[in-house]
Amino acid sequence: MLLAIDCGNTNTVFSIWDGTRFIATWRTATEHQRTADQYYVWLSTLMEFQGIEANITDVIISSTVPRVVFNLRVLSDRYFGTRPYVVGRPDCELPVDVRVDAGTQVGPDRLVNTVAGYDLYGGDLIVVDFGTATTFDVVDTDGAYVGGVIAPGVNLSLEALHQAAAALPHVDISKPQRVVGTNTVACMQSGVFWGYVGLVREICNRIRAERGRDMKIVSTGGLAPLFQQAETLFDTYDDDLTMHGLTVIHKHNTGG
Ligand SMILES: Nc1ncnc2c1ncn2[C@@H]1O[C@H](COP(=O)(O)OP(=O)(O)OP(=O)(O)O)[C@@H](O)[C@H]1O
Ligand SMILES: CC(C)(CO)[C@@H](O)C(=O)NCCC(=O)O
Ligand SMILES: [K+]
Repeated sequence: MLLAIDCGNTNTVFSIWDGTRFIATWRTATEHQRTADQYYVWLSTLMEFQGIEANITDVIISSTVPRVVFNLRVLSDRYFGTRPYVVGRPDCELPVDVRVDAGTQVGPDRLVNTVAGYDLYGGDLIVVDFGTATTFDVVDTDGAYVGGVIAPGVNLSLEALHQAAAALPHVDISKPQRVVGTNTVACMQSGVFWGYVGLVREICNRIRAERGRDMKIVSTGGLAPLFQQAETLFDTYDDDLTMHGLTVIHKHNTGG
């Protein structure tokens, strides 16, 4: 079985793939101090608690935080006796081309989303991922990653307001009833929520115009449904997009 690990700047997701489906998924905060032994205690406890009997033979990692990779490699080596595939490293091949400026290190999560999006929905696609940052990945007709857009994440935008302005509280995102807020929290939520609806629509329209063709839009990340509920911004929402991409890349590298 395959252990797929998706490390974002905020959260890390571990999923076990039995070749047909994910039999378990667990989420933890991304912390580079965590050692291989700590990961294993956490993982094995959850597996036991849920009665998951998994014989992990393979590990694949996508990490937007370079320093956590070391301990995850040790986890893989020490506890599962296998060398992990690490997306973005030369020995982990991608099934699609990457056409960007020389020297650019594209975030592995964006490459994985590209692979997953192309596998499930075909080319001429925009993948919008609502993570720590909100990213737009542009997938060409042949599945290549050809660039995109990086915008500040939804929670990051709200947090930045709170951090920078003494009178602005910490606020969670939600869909405001109205655009005109009549209290501080409602004003902040309106700015970020409706601002984001506009941001997503404008960027997708401009990508389509720049490329001179229609493009499907798939969204992923925990906050995507909140925005879709206000207005139709995406053709599809896929909660598991990144994990699916990791299984596709693993299969590509193992010739399965
Ligand atoms: N309706 C909601 N309201 C507020 N927060 C939500 C809602 N749904 C999901 N979230 C939160 O949104 C965040 C987005 O999750 P997601 O996995 O997409 O990105 P992340 O893990 O925070 O980012 P990264 O992958 O960059 O670490 C999560 O922290 C999740 O708990
Ligand atoms: C943009 C983030 C932070 C989104 O997770 C990640 O993909 C990243 O660190 N990217 C590196 C730069 C790039 O993708 O061009
Ligand atoms: K993510």
